[in-house]
Amino acid sequence: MASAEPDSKPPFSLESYHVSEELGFILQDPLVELPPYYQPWMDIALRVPELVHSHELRFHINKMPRLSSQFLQKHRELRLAHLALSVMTMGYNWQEGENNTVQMLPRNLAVPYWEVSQRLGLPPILTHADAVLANWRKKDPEGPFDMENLELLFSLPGGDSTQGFFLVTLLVELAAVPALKNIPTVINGVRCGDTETVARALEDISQSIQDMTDKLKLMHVYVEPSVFYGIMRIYLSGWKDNPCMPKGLVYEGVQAEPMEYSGGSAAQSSLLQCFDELLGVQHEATSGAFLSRMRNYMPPAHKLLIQDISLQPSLKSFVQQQASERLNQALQHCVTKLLALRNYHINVVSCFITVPAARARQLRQPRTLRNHSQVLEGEMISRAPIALEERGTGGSSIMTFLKTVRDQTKDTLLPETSK
Ligand code: HEM
Repeated sequence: MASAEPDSKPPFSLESYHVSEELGFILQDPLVELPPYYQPWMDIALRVPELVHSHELRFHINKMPRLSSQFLQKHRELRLAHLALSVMTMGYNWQEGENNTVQMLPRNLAVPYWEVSQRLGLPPILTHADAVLANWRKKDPEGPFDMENLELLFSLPGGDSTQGFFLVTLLVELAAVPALKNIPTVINGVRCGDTETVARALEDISQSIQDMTDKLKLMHVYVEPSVFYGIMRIYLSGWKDNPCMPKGLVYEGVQAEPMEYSGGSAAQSSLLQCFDELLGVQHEATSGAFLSRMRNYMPPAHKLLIQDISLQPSLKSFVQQQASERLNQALQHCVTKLLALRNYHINVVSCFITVPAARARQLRQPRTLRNHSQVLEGEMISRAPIALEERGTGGSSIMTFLKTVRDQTKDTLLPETSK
């Protein structure tokens, strides 16, 4: 409920939510090394693409020593350990494709992975918080935060396209930092009825969302759809709502029953969920439930930020009460930019999943004549898991879900412009 009355609460701030001024949700200066005791993990995790390629990863992990997680102390050590263990786990499970997954993660991996996950409040599977937010370093520490000067700490099969996929996503996160920083300005402005400040902050948020869309366009430059679809994507998949692992996965030494976890997806990014709560985008039951579930794959402080934004006075009601043309426009513009981002994202998903999936189906038909590059492309696409053709790595039925979320965003537009 909106109020123009001065508020006695302390101002809303991002301080307690592990959000940095410069990098937003991105982990600042991720560590690149663990204490020497953990070298056996690092030695394998750094070689996952190569060991998967030679079909030796499971062998190496099976004979890895069982290490205690107790010597990991600081947050950034735990994040690096979680990332290394996650990359190993994804490689271990998917090394032989969708038809030869494992039923059990061995205890020397599963037990410390579980412990580290518990301490971080993250699930024991590769998340966006691992693969994107904590998986980067600058080649030249003094250089810019851009594609040329960034590299991953750990990769998965798929070569340059895998690197491109994670780093472009990282740049989308970075482009959102001005938007994130303006969220408290909007909330505090609404609390004290400061129309001009709220309008200005919303204008900055619109610009930042536009910048996110511009960065998302880089996917087409740095990622090859057939490599993403045919080679890399399976390594992001999870063991929940996945027909090729209907029971989930046993984490040996943790619990006898299998556990189910969704795979890594930028649906686990906290950004759009923060914007939705701020702008009052309300999700339909099924897609809303999926998005809420994704919050359990975010660092707890980021999940809490989304919840706390949702508890603030309604921005939309405030705008409607103020009857300020500039404020009205600013909110409309913001929602329009978010809608455009979601529309563009649907195009990306179509290009990187729907089109290659249709091609894969076509390739299963009796042979048609193809030239050399079509044969190579076809070979890659044909390797893609059939179980994931209609599903996202997070397990959703992709297009229905994404279009519903997009349409709910459109419904947030104030009446005049939605016509
Ligand atoms: C090649 C690039 C990408 C592909 C193929 C892709 C694919 C998908 C898919 C299939 C989903 C459905 C949920 C699931 O089951 O995983 C999804 C959701 C989502 N993705 Fe992406 N994605 C890409 C890049 C990105 C990037 C860079 C971002 C920005 C951080 C992003 C943000 C989201 C969000 C926020 C959702 C949840 C739906 C929403 O709020 O609109 N995606 N994505």
